[in-house]
Amino acid sequence: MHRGVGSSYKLEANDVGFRYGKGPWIFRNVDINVRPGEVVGLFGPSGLGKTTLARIIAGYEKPTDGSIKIDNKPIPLRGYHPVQLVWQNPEKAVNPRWRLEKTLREGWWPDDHILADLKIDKSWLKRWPNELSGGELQRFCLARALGPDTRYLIADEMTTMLDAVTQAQIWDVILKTSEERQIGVLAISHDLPLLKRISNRMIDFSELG
Ligand SMILES: Nc1ncnc2c1ncn2[C@@H]1O[C@H](COP(=O)(O)OP(=O)(O)OP(=O)(O)O)[C@@H](O)[C@H]1O
Repeated sequence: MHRGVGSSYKLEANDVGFRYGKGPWIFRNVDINVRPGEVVGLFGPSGLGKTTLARIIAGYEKPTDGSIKIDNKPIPLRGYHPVQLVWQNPEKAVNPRWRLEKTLREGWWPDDHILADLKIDKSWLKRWPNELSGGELQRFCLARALGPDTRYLIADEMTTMLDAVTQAQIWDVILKTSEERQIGVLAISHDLPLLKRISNRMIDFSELG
């Protein structure tokens, strides 16, 4: 089935607003959508709330206003979240007291080709998170995020701290996986040349809301 333009299959944030407690609104009236297999680049000045929006869409925060839907339905509160978020600091995304194998097993076991594509050496899985480099740990976090039930991936400055070669390798894997499995990707970055290279469409956060 083609899940293309005009189809009701999509991830959407509708009229979303957010404030921390009774603090000022970080943003209001934000609408954004990502279709299956589409790569959307999101950029904009620091501090406007891109990361906050990413956390809301991936279910880590509740929107103060508005809603997040997939295929026109709210995302179930329980079970595997179909929107997975990978952010800049992989060391904050894993339990430092668990060997990597245990962290992976908590979710799913990636097939060998994802590990191979991401150049993940299986022997790493016996190690502790602080025994991998930042780039290695980030590839591990990406493998974990690309579970079989993942339908959308949010990459929030995911490759910012990596060298150009590793960055390109990681994006090659994401673009290939997105196409093969029709995973929609929301890529958030200050690196406009990167976004232009990988995205089907780009959105300026300062023009939302
Ligand atoms: N826990 C918190 N309590 C109160 N305010 C917060 C909290 N976390 C973030 N903020 C504020 O929310 C605003 C949006 O932050 P956010 O990280 O979403 O912006 P951003 O657009 O992703 O910025 P950058 O491009 O620098 O990553 C900022 O003004 C930040 O100070």
